[in-house]
Amino acid sequence: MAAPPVLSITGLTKTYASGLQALKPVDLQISKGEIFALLGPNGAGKTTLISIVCGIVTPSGGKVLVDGCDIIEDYRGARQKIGLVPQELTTDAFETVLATVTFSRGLFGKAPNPAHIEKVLRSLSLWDKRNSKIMTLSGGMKRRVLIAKALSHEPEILFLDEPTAGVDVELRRDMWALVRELRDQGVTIILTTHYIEEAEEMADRVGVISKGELILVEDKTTLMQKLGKKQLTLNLQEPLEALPEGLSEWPLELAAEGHEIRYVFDANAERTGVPSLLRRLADLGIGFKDLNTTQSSLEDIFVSLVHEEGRAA
Ligand SMILES: Nc1ncnc2c1ncn2[C@@H]1O[C@H](COP(=O)(O)OP(=O)(O)OP(=O)(O)O)[C@@H](O)[C@H]1O
Repeated sequence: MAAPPVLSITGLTKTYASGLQALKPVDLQISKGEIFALLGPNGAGKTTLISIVCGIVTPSGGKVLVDGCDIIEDYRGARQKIGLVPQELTTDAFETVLATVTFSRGLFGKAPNPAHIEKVLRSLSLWDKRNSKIMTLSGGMKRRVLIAKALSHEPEILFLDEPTAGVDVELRRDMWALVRELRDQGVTIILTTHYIEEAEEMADRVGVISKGELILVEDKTTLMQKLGKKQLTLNLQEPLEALPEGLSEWPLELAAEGHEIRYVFDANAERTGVPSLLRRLADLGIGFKDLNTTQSSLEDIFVSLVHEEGRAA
């Protein structure tokens, strides 16, 4: 990545007073203009990580720089560069949309800028609702208000904590379109999600966190290539002790004590090697009772990573 990191996390740890280690040393660099999805099961440490970066939770160790500002030594500088969209709107029910969003900007010590507030409200289709009280808005509109508040002070990085949890399909699509627009305007986006689909759809890079540990960080396209892999499993009539020489041109694996031949191939390739393999098996007199193919999805990768992690712990 050419761009310098807008967020740099090194050796970040958190142990709560209860003794629970919520973050093992975490290292993560996020480039300007990226959409980064942080995936993880409940209790993995996503909120802890975001809360530390946003200055809500104190880290136990490590260093976090937000666009060059240290979150501890230059708390205000760092916080000003961050917009946080929480999961739920808790206050301001009696305020108007415009007043709430204008007030949010003031909290960050920024001079009033009605033109910016108007731009944000228009981009979120909230301008027509600017004089409505928040309590009169629909759930989807309320979510937009949360985003408007987070954008009111022109942050460099926008954190979205489960932006589409519990929203309907239409609003989810709208949110995705909106996130892309923001990215096009140069905002770096970090979102947490339980939905694999959301990470697949949105992210440039995906990180998987499990039990406080960042167990995978990868470009989405690289992950998608892994998704393009299929596995063919052949259940043999007679078990083999070893793979015969005649099958050496395929990268096969003998499994289930010789009862299975497994072949991983690129499902998107012009020539998968499957038909020729089956012909060769017939030539060699190797019979099979059954065969099946499976495709790994990001979900499988995610589940197996988290599972392995669980076993290792
Ligand atoms: N204030 C706290 N004191 C003690 N333990 C805490 C505190 N906050 C969180 N934890 C624990 O730290 C671990 C990580 O929690 P965290 O909220 O960061 O997970 P998460 O990945 O955001 O989960 P979810 O998807 O459910 O929001 C959990 O085991 C949680 O119980």
